[in-house]
Amino acid sequence: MELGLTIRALAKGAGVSERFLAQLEAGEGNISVARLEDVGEALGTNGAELLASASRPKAASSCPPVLAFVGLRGAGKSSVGSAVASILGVPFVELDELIVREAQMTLSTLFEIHGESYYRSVEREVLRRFLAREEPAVLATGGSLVTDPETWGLLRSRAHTVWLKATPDEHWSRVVTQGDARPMRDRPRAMNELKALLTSREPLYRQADTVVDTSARNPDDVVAELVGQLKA
Ligand SMILES: Nc1ncnc2c1ncn2[C@@H]1O[C@H](COP(=O)(O)OP(=O)(O)O)[C@@H](O)[C@H]1O
Ligand SMILES: O=C(O)C1=C[C@@H](OP(=O)(O)O)[C@@H](O)[C@H](O)C1
Ligand SMILES: [Mg+2]
Repeated sequence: MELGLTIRALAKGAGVSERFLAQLEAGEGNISVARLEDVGEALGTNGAELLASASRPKAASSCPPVLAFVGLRGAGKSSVGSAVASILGVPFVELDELIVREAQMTLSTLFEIHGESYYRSVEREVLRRFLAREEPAVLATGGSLVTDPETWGLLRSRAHTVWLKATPDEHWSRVVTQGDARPMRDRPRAMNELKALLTSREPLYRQADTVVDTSARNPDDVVAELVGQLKA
């Protein structure tokens, strides 16, 4: 129920004290049937409906079981994602690994033989199946998922999406530190390409439910901030 009422306004409307409401909210107080009716009325409902909604599990759509990380290579989708999953006690899944399993070939072979459009169709189908299970998990997606409107729409409608944001320099240095030599092949052009990629994808990444700026931060801080936000 989202009426935007403050505790003070609700207390006034229901004729009870703010302290009493705070105790109730914390599960510490006991409420009489008459008082329940008063609080229900102040909330624009009634006592019976208030009781029913308190014991009803949250609608699946208001609390998606899958937390999905998006962002450019080096954002921290794999490292932050797996740490968050272990703290939350849910499985951690790499979407690219599901794609490799489904296609029965490595990603580079898949791109080489079948091209990007085939990758996109396998990605969409595997994601659809994964989300249909409706089981709690943390998912690290491929950096380019957001470029497919249907797949990105599907993910946003069924998961809580998190963009791990960083500067081009940080993406670059993190990937190089990881020992991925690819960006080094043609240095000046590669850096420009990375900047252009981030600029073109930023409006899409920005559509995520949560945006976490990872710039100049320690990955542990990012993990702690996210877990704190999710538990709040
Ligand atoms: N603030 C930060 N947030 C996330 N990762 C960071 C941060 N600072 C440094 N890193 C490092 O950057 C790398 C991110 O790589 P990874 O998790 O594989 O990214 P992705 O899966 O998005 O490509 C890791 O080695 C991580 O330790
Ligand atoms: O950014 C990209 O264009 C891609 C990033 C890769 O994922 P990571 O971001 O997990 O490396 C992978 O999905 C694919 O090779 C395309
Ligand atoms: Mg990764």
